[in-house]
This record gives sequence, structure tokens and C-alpha cells, in this order.
Amino acid sequence: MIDNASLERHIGREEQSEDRADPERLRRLSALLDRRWSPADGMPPLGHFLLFPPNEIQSRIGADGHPLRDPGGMLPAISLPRRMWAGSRIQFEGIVEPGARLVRRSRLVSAVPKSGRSGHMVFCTVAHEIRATSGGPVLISEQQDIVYREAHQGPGLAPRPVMQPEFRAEHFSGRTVGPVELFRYSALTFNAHRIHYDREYARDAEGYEGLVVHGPFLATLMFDHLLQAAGGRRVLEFSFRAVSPSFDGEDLRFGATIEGDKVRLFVTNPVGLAMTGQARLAGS
Ligand SMILES: C/C(=C\C(=O)SCCNC(=O)CCNC(=O)[C@H](O)C(C)(C)COP(=O)(O)OP(=O)(O)OC[C@H]1O[C@@H](n2cnc3c(N)ncnc32)[C@H](O)[C@@H]1OP(=O)(O)O)C(=O)O
Repeated sequence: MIDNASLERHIGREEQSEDRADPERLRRLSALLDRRWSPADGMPPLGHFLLFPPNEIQSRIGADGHPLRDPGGMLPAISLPRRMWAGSRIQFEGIVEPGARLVRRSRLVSAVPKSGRSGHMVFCTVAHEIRATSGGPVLISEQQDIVYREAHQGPGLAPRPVMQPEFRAEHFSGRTVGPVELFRYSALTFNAHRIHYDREYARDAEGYEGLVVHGPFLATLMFDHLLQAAGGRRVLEFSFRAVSPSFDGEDLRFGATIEGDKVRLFVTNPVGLAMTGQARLAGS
């Protein structure tokens, strides 16, 4: 039962956190992408996802590995148990320099109950703005969608939505993500959600066929594909929508089509579409 009045009361709540674009964390993300890195290379693809990690103390971590839901917090304490990252829309308005001290202000923009093929859900959208702590303009702004899903209704595994890409891509690449990559990304982001590294929990508690590939990690791989396809052009805007989960060991295919400054992207797994994306590039 979703209490709409309680959801409404949370809209507009804010929180703020500080961090540093720590070069060692950025180097590790590049290592995960199979690349050497130095600060002169600038931020690696979607490196800001490593910043402002959930630093909750251990006694306040819940059974799923996420921080306990707190009615006094920015996000509503939604009772639907299965949390997923559904998508993001990101504007790169300035340059985040490796080593820079940063502040992020976050605000709950909406919390909307929906019913879909997979059951009842609540989509929460949080707007983040990242600036230098010394003040000045927004460097990165992002609207991030988190979905809370109802419990998996046994006995078998949860079926995943099956769709296909809606356009033919010109640029392709492929890779497989295994448990080692998933572990390294969880460690890098300090994201302890057990669906990404605890196979029994992922299957028995949340109904997934395997270890779930993090939405932000898949988006990072898609962004990396975009950078290769765009041949070094700067990305001004990037958005993605996670439409169906991908699991460890699956062959992932990345597709991109570029027309002028606009890019359309997708990721597929062996059953179909996993993620869609769009980007806007700086002049050619
Ligand atoms: C980190 C982290 C967590 C993770 O990384 S979890 C792994 C990454 N995320 C995923 O793999 C999510 C993959 N997506 C899905 O499994 C499905 O999209 C989802 C969310 C289960 C919904 O599927 P349904 O088949 O139940 O949904 P429908 O197609 O029937 O649509 C119902 C309404 O919901 C809207 N909607 C569906 N998907 C999305 C989406 N990705 N983003 C925004 N909205 C979505 C859809 O438009 C329908 O809306 P209407 O207004 O038309 O009713 C961490 O937690 O930190």
C-alpha cells in the first residue's frame, strides 16, 4: 500500500554532501575500463558516479545492502523492497578537474507510483547539482530515476521485459561483464547492494537470474562506446534508461548512431534491449 500523501510530503526535500574528485578512485575506474590513466586525461567516463558515495555506518545498512530507509531522509521510506536505478539525464555544463573539491546538492523532484508489467513500483526522481566547493557555476547536473519494485512473487525467477532496439546502429562494440568487474564497480562506488555480488541473495530474495549489472556501470560502458564512436568530440548531454536487467556472464552489445550533434545509443543482452541512451555532442 503506497501512501501518496507521504510521498507528496517528501517532494522538495534536499540534502548536501561534499567530496573530492580523488585521482586514485578515477584511476581505478579507468583500470576497470582496461586503461591506464593520469590526471591530465581528465575525468574518465561518468567518473562522477564514483563521487559522494553512501557513507552510512554499518549498523544503518539494511538486509539488501543499501542504507536503511529513513522517514526523515530525502528519499521517502518506501516499503516496496526491490530498488533499481532506472535512468539518468545528465548535463555536463563545466569541467570537473581531477583533485577538485566538490559539493553536491540533491533534491527530490518527484515520487510517482506506477503499475507495469512487472507489478507495482514507485519512481523517485532526484535532481543533483555538482559545483566546486569554492562556489561558482554548476559543473554537472543530473536527474536520476530510482525505482522501488514490489517483492518478487515466487516460485520461479522474475521474467525480464523483452524488447528490441528501435533503430539500426552504425557503430558496434561488445563485451562480457563478469563477477570480478561487478565486484570492482561495487567497491569503487561503495554500493553494497547484494544483487551485484551475492548470487544467492539476487536469486532467492529478489528473483534475478544472476548477478545484476549496475545501471551506472552499464551506462559507463555505453558512454565509453559513445566516446569511441564520436572520435573525441566532447559530450554535452547524456541520458540513459535501463529497460531490462543484464546479468553477469552475458554478451553485451553496444550500438550507436551519430547524426550531426545527436547520438542514439543502445545496449542489448542475449534476450534483447537492456538500455537506451541519447547524447548531444559539441560541434564536429
Ligand atoms: C546502482 C543501483 C541499482 C542498479 O543498478 S539496478 C540495475 C540497473 N537497473 C535495471 O536493470 C532496471 C531495468 N529495468 C527494468 O527491469 C524495468 O524497466 C522495470 C523498472 C522493472 C519496469 O518494467 P515494467 O515492465 O514493469 O514497466 P512497464 O514497461 O510496464 O512500464 C510501466 C511504467 O513505468 C515506466 N517505466 C518503465 N521503465 C522505466 C524506466 N527505466 N525509467 C523510467 N520509467 C520507466 C513506463 O514508462 C510506464 O510509465 P507510464 O507512465 O506509461 O505508466 C542502486 O540502486 O543504487
